[in-house]
Amino acid sequence: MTRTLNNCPAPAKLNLFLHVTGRRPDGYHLLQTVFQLVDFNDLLHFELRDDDQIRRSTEIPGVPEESDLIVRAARLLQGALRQKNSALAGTPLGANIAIEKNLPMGGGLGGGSSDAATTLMALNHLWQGGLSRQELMDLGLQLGADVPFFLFGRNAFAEGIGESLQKLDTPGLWFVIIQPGVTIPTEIIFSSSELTRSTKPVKMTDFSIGTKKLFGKNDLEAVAVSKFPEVAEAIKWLGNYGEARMTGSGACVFCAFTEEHDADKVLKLVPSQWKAWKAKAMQEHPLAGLLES
Ligand SMILES: C[C@](O)(CO)[C@H](O)COP(=O)(O)OP(=O)(O)OC[C@H]1O[C@@H](n2ccc(N)nc2=O)[C@H](O)[C@@H]1O
Ligand SMILES: Nc1ncnc2c1ncn2[C@@H]1O[C@H](COP(=O)(O)OP(=O)(O)OP(=O)(O)O)[C@@H](O)[C@H]1O
Repeated sequence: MTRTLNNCPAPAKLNLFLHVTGRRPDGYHLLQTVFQLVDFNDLLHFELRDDDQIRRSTEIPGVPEESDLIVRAARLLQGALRQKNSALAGTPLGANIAIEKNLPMGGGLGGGSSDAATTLMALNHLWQGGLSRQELMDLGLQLGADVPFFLFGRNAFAEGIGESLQKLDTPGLWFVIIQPGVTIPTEIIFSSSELTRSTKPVKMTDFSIGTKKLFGKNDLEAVAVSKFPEVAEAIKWLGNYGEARMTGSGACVFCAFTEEHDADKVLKLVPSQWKAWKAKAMQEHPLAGLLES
């Protein structure tokens, strides 16, 4: 029996566009977005324990163990398996989990959500839980609106609050991503009275590979720009080299390039007060093979 699963990537996502089309009675917003996986990631390491404890062996500054999405994902899966899979009665379902955190927090790159999805995939495998992709996606949605996408494992057109997903092929682009030096809590943007909540819904057939529409507007950007001048400044700077926009609820902004050397050139020019990275579009989650289709 496998006891460890090391070097499990938790990749970032970019929202190539993001429209807010309405609001549910519970306050959550209805969205339409294209999720793009990129090869910029956190790295998680898992080791089985001979008891039922979930232990985090690395600290994430500012994130106490109880609210860490990695620990919460592991506990959620443990509870679901105890309820569903009687074959596991008497088997310890514990793990030590270590993380190398590379993705900026509150960056709109979905880092915490991706960590949670990687945890669900890795522990379902190590604990031999046997949950299907759909079952893990249903569990993941309890942790956050972005989690199901990472479990879906492919680039996608998303609707609902982000959980209704259709596979979408996207171009093999290179991205320059800038962190403008602020952290933006998602709920500040969604709760703003300035937010436009009535963008007309589009159909998935309205856009296809390579069309401009794949890179439409992000409705959350105007709110973020008005509250955080740092975001406006980064969009303005990156906009000198292509179409720059914000991902998710910010703060990171990105620009797409067809050629890697163009991304390299721009990356070298990024002012030193900002952190910046180059990332390549991925078509599939690197752990997709752990789950059946
Ligand atoms: C902005 C996106 O990153 C786009 O991909 C996501 O919609 C946010 O996903 P997330 O970080 O997983 O969000 P959650 O942890 O579920 O929600 C954080 C907060 O954002 C608001 N929220 C989030 C998603 C959504 N569709 N509508 C919302 O209004 C809610 O106030 C919620 O309390
Ligand atoms: N493992 C984790 N990694 C990062 N953040 C975590 C984690 N667990 C809990 N959090 C909390 O979640 C918040 C959002 O973190 P995350 O990195 O997912 O933001 P984000 O990139 O803006 O996400 P999104 O695009 O989904 O809005 C953090 O500020 C932190 O308080």
